[in-house]
Amino acid sequence: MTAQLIDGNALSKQIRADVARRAAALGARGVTPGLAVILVGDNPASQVYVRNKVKACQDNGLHSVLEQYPATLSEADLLARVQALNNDPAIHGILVQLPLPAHIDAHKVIETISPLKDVDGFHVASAGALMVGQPGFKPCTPYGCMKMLESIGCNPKGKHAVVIGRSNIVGKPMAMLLLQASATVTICHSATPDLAHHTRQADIVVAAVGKRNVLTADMVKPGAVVIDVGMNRNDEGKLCGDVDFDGVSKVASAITPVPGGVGPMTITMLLVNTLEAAERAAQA
Ligand SMILES: Nc1nc2c(c(=O)[nH]1)N[C@@H](CN(C=O)c1ccc(C(=O)N[C@@H](CCC(=O)O)C(=O)O)cc1)CN2
Ligand SMILES: [Mg+2]
Repeated sequence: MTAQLIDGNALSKQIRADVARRAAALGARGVTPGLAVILVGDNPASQVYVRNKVKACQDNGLHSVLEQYPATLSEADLLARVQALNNDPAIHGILVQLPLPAHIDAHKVIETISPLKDVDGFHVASAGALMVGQPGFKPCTPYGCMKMLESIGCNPKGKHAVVIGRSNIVGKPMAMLLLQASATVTICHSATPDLAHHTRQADIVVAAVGKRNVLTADMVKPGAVVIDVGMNRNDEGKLCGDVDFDGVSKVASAITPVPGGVGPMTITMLLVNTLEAAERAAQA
């Protein structure tokens, strides 16, 4: 059996076209959705991601502002910039690219972003809203994973979903979204004694650990849907996920590739959240 490929680039293209249509409709009412992206330091990967976010805005009719600061920026100065953007009516979404330099408390920075502009969905208020099913922004990566499931007609209701990883930005919100969609959810992590015991029972597996070959073919139930959130480098320096793609794609019914899977969807859902922030602001 060869699994169906869930193409994040193709799905992104469809969703971004819809974002562009809705942005144009808002524009006709005099509102251009605006995203502020803050990058502190010179992490090369972060530089690529923020550039891609700005370009995605440009390509789809969103206004964006990129603020780049040296790694020596003080926490107080960063907090002041976030506050200024909270008060800027042309900006509907604010994101601070992670990771931040060690001298800056990322929690403090995220908690300073207005929940109304928290398009990354990382604020405690956004996490709480997700937990209790209230309106709020969903973190982009797990939101994108849910869209990928939907794109292949995989409804989590009544299914057993296993999430590997318990980070605040992927594992935990992913589990909440699957639970909200009426899946039975198991969260596994580094202290789970027999990971394969859990993954073998799963109809849906989401791997979000950041370690190669966390999920191999022998750990997957035939026909399961596998979503790979990992981004790692193999021995040849090639980008790969957490899943042994070649092996698992012979067992699973559907699988996301790395690259070209969850990654592009993360940026796409950022556009969706920014557009929604602007739509809400226009209604208010
Ligand atoms: N403030 C935030 N910081 C970080 C987030 C985030 O959502 N908000 N997530 C990651 C980085 N990230 C976005 O910021 C991100 C990572 C990877 C991709 C992506 O498209 N990956 C490509 C491959 C890219 C490559 O070749 O290196 C893919 O998977 O196809 C998009 C966004 C941490 N920080
Ligand atoms: Mg984790």
